[in-house]
Amino acid sequence: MTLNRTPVHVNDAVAKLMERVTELGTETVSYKESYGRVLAKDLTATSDVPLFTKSAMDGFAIHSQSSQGASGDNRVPFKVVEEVPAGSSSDYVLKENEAFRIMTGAEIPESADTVVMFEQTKETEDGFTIRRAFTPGENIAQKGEECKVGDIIVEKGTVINPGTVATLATFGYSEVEVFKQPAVGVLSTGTELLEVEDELERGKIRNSNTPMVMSQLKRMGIEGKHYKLETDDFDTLYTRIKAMLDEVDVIITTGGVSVGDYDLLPKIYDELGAEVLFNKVAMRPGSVTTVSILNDKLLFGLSGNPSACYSGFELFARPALNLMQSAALPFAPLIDAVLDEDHSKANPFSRFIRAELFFKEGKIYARPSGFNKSNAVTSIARSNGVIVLPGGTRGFVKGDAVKVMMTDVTTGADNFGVE
Ligand SMILES: Nc1nc2c(c(=O)[nH]1)N[C@H]1C(S)=C(S)[C@@H](COP(=O)(O)OP(=O)(O)OC[C@H]3O[C@@H](n4cnc5c(N)ncnc54)[C@H](O)[C@@H]3O)O[C@H]1N2
Ligand code: MOO
Ligand SMILES: [Mg+2]
Repeated sequence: MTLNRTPVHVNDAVAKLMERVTELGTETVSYKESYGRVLAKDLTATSDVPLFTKSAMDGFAIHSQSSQGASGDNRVPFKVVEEVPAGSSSDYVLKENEAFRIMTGAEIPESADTVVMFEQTKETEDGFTIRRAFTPGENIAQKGEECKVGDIIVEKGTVINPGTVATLATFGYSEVEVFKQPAVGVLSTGTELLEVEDELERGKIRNSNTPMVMSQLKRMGIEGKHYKLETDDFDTLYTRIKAMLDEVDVIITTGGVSVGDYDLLPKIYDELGAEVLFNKVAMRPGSVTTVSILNDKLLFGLSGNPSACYSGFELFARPALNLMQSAALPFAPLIDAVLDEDHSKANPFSRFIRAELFFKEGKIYARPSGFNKSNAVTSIARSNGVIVLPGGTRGFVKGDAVKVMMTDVTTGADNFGVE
């Protein structure tokens, strides 16, 4: 195995990876299971919304003509002839100065054209009086004012959000066509690793990467497949990964990807005959992040160091998994923020710093969320974004403008955008 690797710019690495993503096709799911999935067809309105002209307030439906001339000194009386609660309607034809008692959401009978709110009336024995004239359409939601049958409401490629689910329900789509989600297997490697439940032993640490990556998948709406820890033994690891290739579309491993004696992933990719897309990225942390491909299946070799592992997932796995689902906006958005703390280190390579974003006086600020090294784990816990410092820059000082990757949001962007 060669120990010399050629670093590629993170943009080029991402581009190279995205080029090789295979989209997975579509399937039909219940609207109840659709949240977070990517819409495979434009969602079109099957009816007007509102479906019928309805009252927007609780009160009385009248014909506006009967209210003409009303004033504080000349209150106009109305007689209530019928009640129209939501869910019903009436074909009764109002005569002059007659009114329906009507509730929010009820269909406006054809002989009425405006609604007087309860608060705008004074009660009488058989009805009410009003003190001003009403114009047609007051307190009424018109049929089709929001959208018309056939309108495209949400476009193909959009991630289904709670509002999309409400829209599916509104139009009676009990099922919806979505893009298939990749089956993703997660495997951590390392003889030094213990399970979460285990007692600590000398020289050993608990495996935090598998649960972290499983949660990063979950944040994207993907239920990953958790594989049990493996020691750094070539045969067991090779056999395990070969078996995983039959079970999942994507394999995410953590650890064993650098140049150490027990870093076996490079040798495994070689033995499998996988094509290595890149194995060194000009970035910190996560420079050893390796992505390979075998029969259109992507193998993400994330670094074992937790912060590097985290960044490797967000930068590479996340957009690729989104694109496999044909998401129109697969990348995490980058926003402008004000750096809230000096960062004196120079940045020969692109630097990704787990950060706390906060909002003050209408501005977004970002500060590193703690100990900032590749092996850090606790700073990830306090982060809700990642500060992106371009390669070839000197230190930054408090108050400088920086870009921040919004890792915690579900809204996407159409490009990677890192300089
Ligand atoms: N001679 C060189 N050595 C190293 C280089 C290099 O370029 N030349 N790169 C360094 C960098 S940068 C990184 S990052 C690490 C990457 O190492 P690996 O991806 O091979 O990961 P491991 O060696 O397996 O582990 C590294 C570190 O992380 C801990 N770890 C591993 N798995 C987990 C886990 N599931 N949960 C928590 N912590 C984990 C492990 O104990 C090690 O401390 O290589 C440098 N070396
Ligand atoms: O890959 Mo290492 O995380 O650059 O420190
Ligand atoms: Mg190693």
